[in-house]
This record gives sequence, structure tokens and C-alpha cells, in this order.
Amino acid sequence: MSLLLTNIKELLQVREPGVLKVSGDEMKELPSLKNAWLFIENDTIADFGTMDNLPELNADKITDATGKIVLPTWCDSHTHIVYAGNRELEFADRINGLSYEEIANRGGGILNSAKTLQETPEEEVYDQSAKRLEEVMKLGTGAVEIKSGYGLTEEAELKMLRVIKKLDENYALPVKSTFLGAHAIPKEYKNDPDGYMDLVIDEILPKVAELKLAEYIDIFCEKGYFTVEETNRLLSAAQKFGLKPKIHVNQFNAIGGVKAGVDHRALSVDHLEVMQREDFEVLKGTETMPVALPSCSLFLSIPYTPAREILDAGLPLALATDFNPGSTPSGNMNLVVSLACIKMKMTPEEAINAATLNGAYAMELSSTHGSITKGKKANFIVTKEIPSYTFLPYAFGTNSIESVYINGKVI
Ligand SMILES: N=CN[C@@H](CCC(=O)O)C(=O)O
Ligand SMILES: [Zn+2]
Repeated sequence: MSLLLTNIKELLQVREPGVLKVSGDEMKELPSLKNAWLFIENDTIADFGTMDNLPELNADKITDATGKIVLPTWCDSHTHIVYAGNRELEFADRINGLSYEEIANRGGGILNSAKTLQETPEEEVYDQSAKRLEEVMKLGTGAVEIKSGYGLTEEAELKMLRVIKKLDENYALPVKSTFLGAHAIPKEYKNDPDGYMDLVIDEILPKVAELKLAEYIDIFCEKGYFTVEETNRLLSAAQKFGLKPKIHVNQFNAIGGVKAGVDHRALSVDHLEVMQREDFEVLKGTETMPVALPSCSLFLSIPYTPAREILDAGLPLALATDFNPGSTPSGNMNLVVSLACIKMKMTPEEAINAATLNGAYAMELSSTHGSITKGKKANFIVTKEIPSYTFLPYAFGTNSIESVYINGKVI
């Protein structure tokens, strides 16, 4: 099956193979072709060019894209899409003045979601999560990472990871799996955090590895959750099983988690709302991708990741949703891109680079996803007729997407 899109107003993020991420000033450039065509064979980008050089192609289907922009699908490298129930009552509590921390200290927060997940049958967790995954695919997401971390017992963590695996098997987009057993300390271990770390490291982690249920390891390195020492211990143990770190750091406090991640060659360090000078220095010259989650900042009214300082330091940056029931009940990457421009002062070019190619890098997918490149998967968004690509972040809250293609097929 082959498909030819013609008269594309602008084809964005056009790259040669081998560009796996962009950093610093490189992010200001968003290579594109105006008045372009794109040729898809089966699930792969076969070729592209400008209309003045359209070769004779034998396409099964031709789609005219006059007035429309085509860009790679969003690569959302940080989500907690697998969960059960919601936390809208905590939302109301926060409106009435309680902080995220106060709610967590009262047994709400992550522990609230863990209780619900433990009590919900696996099929039901799958159905609820699949619905969310379908929703974000329609919003343009074509690759996603999903974490466990609302189980907090061996049984419930494995249940979450099986659901993630099943989503990967049943949907055309790649779904990367991360083990986040160290997301919060369950109340039974309130006075024995070492005991919980022993359970995670000695019991659950080996099972996760044996069953090949995760590729990555995560921990919430934060005051009141897990220390830098615990982070180092977990990441070292996970390394023995070949699980690379993608970790939650610097959301509320900078306690040294960025260095712990970099020391363990983390694929990404995520959140970074609070950054200290040494965190920038530690990241320079490494392969670790900083990841910002602006819709979490919006929802919790916490600072936004200092994107300008990160980019001006020559570092790369990826954008992701953090879709979860507590701090970000939204998986809309279009909103993330808008917020990055409006609140973090990223240019549209920088934000689109961060939400496509760099997002793919933060899931080790950038050799197959994240750009319009010959040989990559045919995962792309066709917009409605819009004046320019800047209109995408500018018209925040407007759905500018007409169709989404995953592996060459409209979803
Ligand atoms: N910060 C840690 N974990 C999630 C929120 C978890 C929750 O509140 O349920 C996050 O990335 O924001
Ligand atoms: Zn998160």
C-alpha cells in the first residue's frame, strides 16, 4: 500500500538520517519544505520533496494537502497513562486551599491512586488506560512512554506493567515501559523506608527484569519521597538488569537528583522545575536529555522548567505531558507545545523540536521516529488549513489537527 500527499503547504522537521537529537541553538532551526509532497510505502516514509520536483510515483492513493501543514507525530516521553479512577476530589481540595504536599500528607496523592489501582481488576485498568491512549493518539501522539508506580506492591506493579505491555501489543504506536516502583512510600512502610527499598530492589525489580516488563527504571527523587542515596542504590541495582534510568528530579526541590541520574547515564532527567547552577553544569557534555512537563506546572501552579536557561546553556530539551491523575490529568501534547511557547518562552521551532525529535530521543526512538526522514516510520500529523505552523502553539486550545497517521494509516 502506498500513499502520496501532494501540495503540502509546509512539511516540517525534515531531517537526514542520523540526527538523533538537537541541542541549544540547533533547536532554533526547524528544517522544512514549502509546497511539498510526501510518499509513504506501507508503514515507512519512502521519499519527499517539493512540488516543482515531483517524480512519477505509482501511488495507490493520492491525498491533496493544499493549505495544510504536515509534521511528525508528537513523541510523549513521560506519562503515567495507566491508572485507575481519578482524583478530581483532590482537585477541589486544592481549589479550596490545600497544597499538593498537604493532600499527599493526608494519605491522598499517589497513595490514593495506588489504593484504587490495587482494588481495580486488570481488565478494567486496561480498558480505562486504552481509552486514554486512544484519546492522545487522536491528539497527535505517535510514540509514548508509560510508567508503573501506582501499584506499590509486587502484585499491583506487575499488573500495571502487564497492562503497559498489552497496550504496546494492541496499538500501532510504540509504547515504552518504565518501572516506577519507587514512586511513593506505601503507608505500611511509613516508618521503614529501607524496608520498602529492599522490597523494590530485591523482590520486585528482579521479577520485572525476568519477565521483561520494563526497559527503564524511574524513581521520584524528592524530599518526602526518595533520597539521593536511595536513588543511587536503585539505579545501580537496575543497571545490573540493563534498565536505564529516566527519573523524576527537581520537581519541588533540587536535592542532587540530576547528578545521581547523570552519574548513572540516565536517558532522561524529568521535571526540573527547580534548577540550581550545578545542575546545568552536571548536564553539560552528557547524553542525558532534560525533559520539561509544562502542563504539570500549569495544573499545580508551580514554576515552569527554566527552558531558556537550559537552551542558552547549550543543552537539549524535550517536552512531555506527564499525563497522570494527580498532577497532570491531560495528555494533550498540543497544549504542552503552546505552554512551552507562552510560559517558558520557547520559540515554536524550539518547542516542536522538543516535542518530536528530542521526545523520541528520550525514549530511544529517534532513529525511527520524531522527524520526517526517509526510512523512518510514517507517523505524521496533517493539520487543518492553517496560516502557518506558528498558529499551532498560538491558537492554544484550538484543535488544528485534521488527521493523524500511525505506520502509514489514518487512526
Ligand atoms: N511527581 C511524581 N509523580 C507524578 C505525579 C503523581 C501523582 O500525583 O499522582 C508527576 O510526575 O507529577
Ligand atoms: Zn511523572
